Amino acid sequence: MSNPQVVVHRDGDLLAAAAAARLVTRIVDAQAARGSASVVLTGGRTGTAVLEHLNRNAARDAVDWSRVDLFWGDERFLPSGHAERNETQARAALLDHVSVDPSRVHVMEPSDGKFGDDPEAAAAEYASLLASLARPEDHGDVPSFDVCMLGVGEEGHVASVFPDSPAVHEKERSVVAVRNCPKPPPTRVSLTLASVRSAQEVWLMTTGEAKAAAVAMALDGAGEVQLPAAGARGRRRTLWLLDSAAASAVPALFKPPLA
Ligand SMILES: O=C(O)[C@H](O)[C@@H](O)[C@H](O)[C@H](O)COP(=O)(O)O
Repeated sequence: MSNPQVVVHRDGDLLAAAAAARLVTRIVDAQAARGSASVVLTGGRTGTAVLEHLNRNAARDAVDWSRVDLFWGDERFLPSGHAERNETQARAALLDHVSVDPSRVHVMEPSDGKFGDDPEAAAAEYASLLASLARPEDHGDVPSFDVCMLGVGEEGHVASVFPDSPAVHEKERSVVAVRNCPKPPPTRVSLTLASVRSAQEVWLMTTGEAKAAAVAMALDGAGEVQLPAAGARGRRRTLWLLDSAAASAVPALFKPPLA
């Protein structure tokens, strides 16, 4: 697992724009190397802002959107099209504006989908999908995503993996149902941290003073059970993309040298 790197931007809007530009380049490089790219999207304000900026980025169509596999790190277990679903917000922000291949947009089932109001079944199906897409070189039952983007909660959650929750203790399954989630809505479907760690690169993206303590603790050696973001590491790269406010308590070790 890679050690965290920290990149700080002046404010949240610049962070989202810079992360969007970074994502274009990462996808273009993956497609040049192997003909396709796989990206895990995140819900939340920052994750959605990144997609909005990407849609406005002049280099947006340097990406062949028909050869991108899109996944979600988590999804709110709500009816299809519900405004609070991460899928709904990602489609409005970007996916409805680019030529994605619908068969490569891997949605977590909604609560009015083929499993009805059964988030465990929806989670199991997504785990099966991931296993079906994993290649031998991925060394497991989850694809080695090129990028897994994550937002970070004030108490250090990522995706829908919350401190000291069943999800953070999950050792077998790659995708789990989350009930009584502290962040509404209460029922969700989420990758586990082990699935996040299958990614080549993990990008933790957050803004604002309210996140500064969680960011600092995650970078300062907190354990993943109490601070799930601390366990979000990529195989090759772990990037914390922060605005100045969220970075205000980052340990000195992670601050850039004064050249
Ligand atoms: O479905 C969700 O709610 C997200 O996946 C969640 O993990 C989010 O990314 C964080 O709570 C940060 O959200 P903000 O970026 O809005 O602070």
